[in-house]
Amino acid sequence: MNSSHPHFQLGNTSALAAVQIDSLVKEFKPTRDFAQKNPEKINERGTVSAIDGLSLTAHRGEVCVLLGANGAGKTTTLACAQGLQKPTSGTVQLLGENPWGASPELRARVGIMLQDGGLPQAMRPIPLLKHISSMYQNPLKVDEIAERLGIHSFNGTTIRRLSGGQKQRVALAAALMGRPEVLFLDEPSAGLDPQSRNVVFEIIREQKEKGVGIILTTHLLDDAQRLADDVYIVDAGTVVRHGSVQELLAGEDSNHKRLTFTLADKLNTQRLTDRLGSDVTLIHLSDHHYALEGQLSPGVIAQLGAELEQQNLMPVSLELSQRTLEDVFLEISGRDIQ
Ligand SMILES: Nc1ncnc2c1ncn2[C@@H]1O[C@H](COP(=O)(O)OP(=O)(O)OP(=O)(O)O)[C@@H](O)[C@H]1O
Repeated sequence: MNSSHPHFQLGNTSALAAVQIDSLVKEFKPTRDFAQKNPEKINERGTVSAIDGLSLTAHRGEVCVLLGANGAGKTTTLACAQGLQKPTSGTVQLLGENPWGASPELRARVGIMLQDGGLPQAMRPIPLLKHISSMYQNPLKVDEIAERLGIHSFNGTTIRRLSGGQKQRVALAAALMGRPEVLFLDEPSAGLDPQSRNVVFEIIREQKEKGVGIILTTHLLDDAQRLADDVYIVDAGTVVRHGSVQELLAGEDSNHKRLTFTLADKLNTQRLTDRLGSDVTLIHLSDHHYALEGQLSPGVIAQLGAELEQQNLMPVSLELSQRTLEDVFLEISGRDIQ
């Protein structure tokens, strides 16, 4: 047994996990205003059900991604795991302890980057980071992390006036300052330009290499595809699918592929469908843009070629691809994640 592997099993596995959540339920008592505006969200007990029996384990040295549409329950799950909200029922363990009413020692081992930044509005970024660093025994060097995240370039501006992406970068630096063992990132790439996004992703990967357990929420499938060791797809407050990106993409049918092609002219779709049979579905995407989905064998590709030859159509483009997480999400929830 390799005891340096984060998954190694001793008696108490939850003490080894960064976060362990079992059958979490979280209901909110709505304000009168909320109830009037969202009558469809109020259940028979007069509450709003945000989390409905959700379980997950986030390991140290791994990136655990909670993927779901707006309102799926990702932020509420994080808030319960961080000890910011008290579960209605179920259990939550953060580094083996109950986070609700956690000791300052436990809090010091955890880094939190909230969705809205949660930063004091009137301060400038670097003085704020210096203030945060003074709370820790062995903090990161403020100048180094500020340099890395390009914070010096907007240090003359108060938090209130920063752009969304700039606030995100300060919030990430703040979350990293105390060299946490667990890092919570709520929508970390929201509002970032592509260059900053790459830097943030690089930092997340480095933290993971150092053995930090990272839990991040996103509704961006590309984030999940690039970062995740483990993905929990969350819908209506519960986990609807769990696995590595590869496992989710393979699904029950690892041969399931998609062939998209664009033609210079209109295709007689009926003739192609008759030729291909029922194992393959032809989808008319737009204008002269089509897709074949299903069990795509070399025989199917040969039949497509033969039919295009018959109809005297030359493809402008032709691309074979695996399913994406977007396809998986669509299959599970019946709707688009965005
Ligand atoms: N304080 C509250 N009072 C009433 N309902 C709430 C409260 N907080 C959250 N909810 C409801 O709980 C559900 C889950 O919300 P949550 O913010 O956890 O979703 P999310 O997946 O993080 O969404 P987003 O991607 O938009 O941040 C939503 O239906 C939301 O309206």
